[in-house]
Amino acid sequence: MAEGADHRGLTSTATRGLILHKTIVFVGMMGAGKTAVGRTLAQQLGVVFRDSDHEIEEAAQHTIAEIFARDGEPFFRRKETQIIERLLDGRPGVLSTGGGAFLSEYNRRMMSEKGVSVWLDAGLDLLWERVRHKDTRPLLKTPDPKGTLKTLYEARVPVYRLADLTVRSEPGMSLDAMARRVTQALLAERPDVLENPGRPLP
Ligand SMILES: Nc1ncnc2c1ncn2[C@@H]1O[C@H](COP(=O)(O)OP(=O)(O)O)[C@@H](O)[C@H]1O
Ligand SMILES: O=C(O)C1=C[C@@H](OP(=O)(O)O)[C@@H](O)[C@H](O)C1
Ligand SMILES: [Mg+2]
Repeated sequence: MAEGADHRGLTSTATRGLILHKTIVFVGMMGAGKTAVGRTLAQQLGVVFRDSDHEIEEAAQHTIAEIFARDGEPFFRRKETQIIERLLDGRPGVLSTGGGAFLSEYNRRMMSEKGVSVWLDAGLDLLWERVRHKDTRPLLKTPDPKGTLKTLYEARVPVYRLADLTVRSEPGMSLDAMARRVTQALLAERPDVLENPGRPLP
């Protein structure tokens, strides 16, 4: 039997016996924990983890900040769409996207058709605490980064609400606990995406 295949020939069998049928795609604001929670969830489920920002940096051999400065945001967005499209064609796993990826209607459709979009919903104060000491996010290189984050937050939240699933991130919740919360939400609401073979589909 092929690695990762179960007795029904499905791929990406989880280490704890859960079966992932579609890629879990994290969306949401910068600092929400998409990269960190995504990596943790992939480890828990025993599936491949990918981060679109990381893949863009690898392909370009430049950091996100350098790509923004050198080639501009529209170039970055085109690369982002290409990378997400490619990654969604691979075997089911966990894909963390950058905070702006879900704003594109084309990306949103692709994510929901080929995967399941999960909004990591964190409040503005928590987001600011997490991003304020890092200078890796070019969109926050403004004279008033906290105000910029708030403006982005208010403009983007209505779009993030379009995600297939919302999981709330509370201050003080560990990465493990967050990842388990995502698993529970998927099992409860999207058994077509994450199946517990111990419990047959309704
Ligand atoms: N639940 C959490 N508990 C502790 N630290 C977290 C949690 N979620 C995110 N972080 C930390 O916050 C920072 C931003 O998280 P990151 O995963 O990079 O967010 P995003 O990819 O959504 O921008 C990182 O330093 C990360 O380790
Ligand atoms: O919100 C955004 O538009 C962006 C978020 C970043 O990713 P994270 O959300 O992982 O920080 C990165 O893609 C880029 O700096 C643009
Ligand atoms: Mg990230």
